[in-house]
Amino acid sequence: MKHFEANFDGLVGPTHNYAGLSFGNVASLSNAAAVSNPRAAAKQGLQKAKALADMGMVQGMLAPQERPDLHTLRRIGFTGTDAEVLNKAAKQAPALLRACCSASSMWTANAATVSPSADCRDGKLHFTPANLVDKLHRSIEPITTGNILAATFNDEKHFSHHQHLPEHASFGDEGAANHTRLCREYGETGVELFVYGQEATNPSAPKPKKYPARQTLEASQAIARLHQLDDDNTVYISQNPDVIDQGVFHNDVIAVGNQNVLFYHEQAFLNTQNKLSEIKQKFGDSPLHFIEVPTNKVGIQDAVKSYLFNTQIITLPSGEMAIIAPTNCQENEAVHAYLQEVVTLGTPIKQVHYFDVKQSMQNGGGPACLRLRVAMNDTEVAAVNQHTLMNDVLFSELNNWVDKHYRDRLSVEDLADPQVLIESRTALDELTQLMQLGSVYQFQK
Ligand SMILES: NCCC[C@H](NC(=O)CCC(=O)O)C(=O)O
Repeated sequence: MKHFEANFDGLVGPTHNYAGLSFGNVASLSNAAAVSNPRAAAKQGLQKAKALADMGMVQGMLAPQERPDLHTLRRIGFTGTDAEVLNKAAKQAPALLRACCSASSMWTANAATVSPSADCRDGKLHFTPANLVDKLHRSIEPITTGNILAATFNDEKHFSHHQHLPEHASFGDEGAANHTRLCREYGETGVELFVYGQEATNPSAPKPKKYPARQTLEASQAIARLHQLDDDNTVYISQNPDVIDQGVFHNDVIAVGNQNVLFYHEQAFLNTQNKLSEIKQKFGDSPLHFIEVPTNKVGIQDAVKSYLFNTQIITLPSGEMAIIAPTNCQENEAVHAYLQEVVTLGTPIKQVHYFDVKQSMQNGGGPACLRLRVAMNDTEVAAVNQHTLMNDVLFSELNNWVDKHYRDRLSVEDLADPQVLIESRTALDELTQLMQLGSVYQFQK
């Protein structure tokens, strides 16, 4: 049996815009009200996904969500025709309308936490959609995310889909962005690392002062229980609250792991040495590479601006590892110098590839935010909805679809235009046919 780590990238939705919705996410706030280019955003994402497929990786796509979210607008009391609902919301509660129009589901690292079958007691691959309760615009994602995951990984024999955690701050859960898995071969049992920003039931535990900690320890523990993980293969790590206060709103802004490599900033965690020892002990005897980046080489501000750690570390079919980085890393002197050095350190990382994902970066989402990792064996890959897997045909179909339906200019004011709603629904309806997803959206039910 062969084993892979597949990446499922989020297709950028037709309403991609800059609304400044994410307090604590420096890029989102600083680009608030900028004009976006949904067509370019979607194409940048498709280019990256296709490039990885061309490198021999298993690559899939996850459909975006229905936005504007008329269902939520009606739920909070706006009535009338669709056009009237949009119009009233724009006048009476513009901030709520913006929240209901975000294309934030594109960052599929926040779609769910995924545990591969080798780690789970029942031998199934487990998915729990993230509840994303810390941000209104993201808290409306999990039900549709669950529908899309179930339509993509649509075989109960292999895939176990859980409901998202209870919608309360005690269970704040942001999905795979705060979760990493270390392993030898992808098919062997690994060590799952859960990184959290606060403990809901222990108010005296460290937590940030300025910005929110979006993930709780209690949420991470609940996921580990649901996924039937073994304590011997699970490590909980507290994020350093000081870096959350400097804009590290998810752990994947400061650390990333792949197989036997953990790449992280020296200030990423609390009790770093103890936690590294625990990882080593649980990982067992084979070689493990901890690549710690010191502050004197890359400061926190440079890491947050360039997204050095929001890179994907992938294992190529040759066995070598490559870093998939945003071009922003090339443009930052210290970070670029570090990436030139990292391939010489004698670790499995031998290559760096740069991709322009600026439309996403301006909202605080790098290459790693745009993908959900799913380690699978070949039987499981065969059980996936094959129309979601990237190849020449899907790439060209999706590019044509984007050209046909997406605008190349969208301002926050445009979101109230009923025409945007019509365009978005027409596009998504066609997409569900193209990817054979069935009826995953409210407007299709
Ligand atoms: N993993 C990256 C997630 C980025 C995402 N940004 C946003 O939602 C910004 C949307 C806006 O401001 O329009 C977030 O902060 O959760």
